[in-house]
Amino acid sequence: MIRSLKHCLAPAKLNLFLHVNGRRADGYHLLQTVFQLLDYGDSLDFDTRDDGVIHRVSEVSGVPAESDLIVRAAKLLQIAAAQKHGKHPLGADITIKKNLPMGGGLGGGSSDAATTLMALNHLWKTGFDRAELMAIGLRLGADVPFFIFGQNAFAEGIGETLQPVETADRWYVVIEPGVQIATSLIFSSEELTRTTKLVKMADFSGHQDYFGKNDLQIVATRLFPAVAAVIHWLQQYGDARMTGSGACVFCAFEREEQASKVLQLVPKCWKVWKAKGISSHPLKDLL
Ligand SMILES: C[C@@](CO)(OP(=O)(O)O)[C@H](O)COP(=O)(O)OP(=O)(O)OC[C@H]1O[C@@H](n2ccc(N)nc2=O)[C@H](O)[C@@H]1O
Ligand SMILES: Nc1ncnc2c1ncn2[C@@H]1O[C@H](COP(=O)(O)OP(=O)(O)O)[C@@H](O)[C@H]1O
Repeated sequence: MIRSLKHCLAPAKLNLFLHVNGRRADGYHLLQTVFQLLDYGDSLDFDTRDDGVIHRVSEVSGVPAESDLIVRAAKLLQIAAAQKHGKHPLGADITIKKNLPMGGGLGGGSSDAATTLMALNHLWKTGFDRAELMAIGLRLGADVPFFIFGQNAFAEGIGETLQPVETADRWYVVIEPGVQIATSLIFSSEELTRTTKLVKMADFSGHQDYFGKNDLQIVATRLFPAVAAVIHWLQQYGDARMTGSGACVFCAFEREEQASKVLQLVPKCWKVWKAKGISSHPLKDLL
């Protein structure tokens, strides 16, 4: 029996565009977005335990273990497995190397949760299929189902209605402005435009490099001048925009050398990295 899975990537995502089309009665917003997976992210190790305990081995600054999405994902899977099969005794030691900034709009916490659900479903042999695991993931956050879906996607609803989409091969420069943005702060703003007209997936596929906008960007840049400064700087080199509810800002390049050149020019006050877009999640075939 396999007891461990090591060096599992929890990839970052970018929102290549993000339109807010309305608001549901429960306050959640109706969106249209394209999610792009990157070859850069957090790294997680899983070792199963026989005593049912879920133990986060590493410290994550500012996130107590019981509220960590990794621990919450593992516990939710235990409960779902107990409902499906009767009592489920397995637990896990989970080690995480956090590379993604929190409140960065890169989906770090959601991706950690998705990787946890996929890895432990495999190790514990709990036997949930992709759709079942996505439904469990949605209880943890609107972005989690996308990572379990495992491929670049055109998303609607609150982000959980997904269709696979082909995206162009691109290298991305991602700059971290050094501020942490709470998603709920941006969505609750009075200034947020919630009336962008619906688009079709084919509209994106035709002109993807310059398609659409991020409706959350105006709100985030007003509240966080550091984000505005990064966008202003990176726009010298292309159509720089914010991902998700911020704070990170990205720009796409056709060739790696172009991205590397820009990387070297970025002012030292900002953390920056480059990543390649990937077409599928490295753990996709576990399901
Ligand atoms: C904006 C997006 C775009 O991909 O990503 P991030 O920038 O957070 O990574 C997502 O929609 C975020 O997904 P996620 O980060 O999982 O959000 P959740 O934890 O479910 O929700 C956080 C809060 O954001 C608001 N929220 C989230 C999603 C949505 N469609 N409408 C909302 O109004 C709600 O106020 C909710 O309480
Ligand atoms: N494993 C985790 N990694 C990151 N953040 C987590 C994790 N578990 C819980 N959180 C909480 O989720 C919040 C959002 O983090 P994250 O998903 O990285 O940002 P974003 O939604 O902007 O992409 C953090 O500020 C933190 O309080």
